[in-house]
Amino acid sequence: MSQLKTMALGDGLASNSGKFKPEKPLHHHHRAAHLHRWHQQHCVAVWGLLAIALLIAFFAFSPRPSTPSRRHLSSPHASWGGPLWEKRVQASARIRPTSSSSRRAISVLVTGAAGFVGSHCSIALKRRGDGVLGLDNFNDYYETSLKRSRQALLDRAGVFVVEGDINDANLLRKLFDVAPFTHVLHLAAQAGVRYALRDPASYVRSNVAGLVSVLEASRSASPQPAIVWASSSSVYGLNSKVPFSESDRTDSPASLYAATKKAGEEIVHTYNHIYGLSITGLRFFTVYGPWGRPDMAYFFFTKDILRGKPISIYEGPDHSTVARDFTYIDDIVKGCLASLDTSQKSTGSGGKKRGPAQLRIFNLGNTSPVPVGELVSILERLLKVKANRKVVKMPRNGDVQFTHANISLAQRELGYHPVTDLQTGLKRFVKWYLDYYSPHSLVVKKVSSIGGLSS
Ligand SMILES: O=C(O)[C@H]1O[C@H](OP(=O)(O)OP(=O)(O)OC[C@H]2O[C@@H](n3ccc(=O)[nH]c3=O)[C@H](O)[C@@H]2O)[C@H](O)[C@@H](O)[C@@H]1O
Repeated sequence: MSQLKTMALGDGLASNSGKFKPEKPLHHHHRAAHLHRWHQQHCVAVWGLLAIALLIAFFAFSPRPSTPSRRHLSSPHASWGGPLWEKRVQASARIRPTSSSSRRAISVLVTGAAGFVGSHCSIALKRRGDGVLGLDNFNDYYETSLKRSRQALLDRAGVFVVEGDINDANLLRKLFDVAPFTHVLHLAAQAGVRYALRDPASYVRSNVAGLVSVLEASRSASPQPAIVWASSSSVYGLNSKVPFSESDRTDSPASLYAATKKAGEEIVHTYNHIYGLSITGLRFFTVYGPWGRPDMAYFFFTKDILRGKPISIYEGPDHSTVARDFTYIDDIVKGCLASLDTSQKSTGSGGKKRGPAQLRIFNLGNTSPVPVGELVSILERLLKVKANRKVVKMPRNGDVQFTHANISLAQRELGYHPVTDLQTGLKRFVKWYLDYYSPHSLVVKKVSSIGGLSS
């Protein structure tokens, strides 16, 4: 290839030189005058070019003031900064004084606040008097209208969601400057195990680089916040010993998603070790419920069953069942809030560790795995529609055959006791789904009912 290229270039040069016609000789005077003019014109041109190059270099390489970064943002609305914006941030992050509670209220920066778990947790925190500021980049991994509806609910509850990316270090620094958060609930992530086959880079960007960006901002913040963040049951990967316990090995991930969450668990260890950040990781087990994620099976099964479209139900080798420890959103919210409440303070200051800091990891599951076929049967009963089932062999797309959480550690340390079985949780989801997607359901109606959100 390169030989061909060289030959072609060589050919071109040879033929050019052959066609080159020298200009006619000029009279000496004319020639001198011409050269002078040429020199003047070219000097202007050279200086002009130099000035343009300097300007480009200045704009390309000079450090920017705190302006919003739009890279990787799907939304054209992202903007932040200014005195009014700062006031909104402070008002949202401010703790509401309550005389009744013995609990010390906290001020939490919630990343991924317009997401499923993020919106539920933000509302729950705000309701009990905590300060909450949301951050979300409103990317279009799934329908942004759903994220906007959640944002409208948050707005009504008094939670301001800043539109920005966790990879925007300037924005994070600004947020910590404006509001002294006591805690960060870091839920922003690229979720979904199967989508990693289509856009692997998005997992590295959000779950690795984004996490580091949040940790960097947190370790430099004064005071340093305590961090609670979302890991995943998928870190147990191809493990066959059930139920999964926090002390089990997690070195055989089945998807890039799982690998980035596992990487996150190692990354937070270093920030705890070096900077004294107090960090709690939560391994969520297939969280479902009202205002959920449309990319998850229970959600798109509901949509497809109602439209009469076929659904693929995965099965394992020798027709064995595929099962999940489906966990209802309200139980997860309780686990998240208990993790925040039991977090100890970070020990670092001025970017330096001043003593050992808390480092925890918990399973937040339901402890009762249900086969996917059974999930579909429950949906059929609730929707009163027969599903068009296609049972297919589980593709090698990142899925694992089963999950099952051992939650004794979370029970002991967090007082975590999930109370919602799949039938009850799906009933609430279906009710919400039918209302939200009903053609008669006005947006106003959708956002006026806060009931479905962590009630
Ligand atoms: O618990 C977790 O850690 C993970 O839970 C879910 O991942 P997953 O459990 O795979 O949830 P779904 O994608 O909703 O799948 C649920 C079940 O349905 C099965 N499935 C999925 C899709 C399909 O077409 N057919 C089918 O039978 C899957 O194999 C799985 O057993 C989330 O999507 C992840 O973001 C999260 O981290």
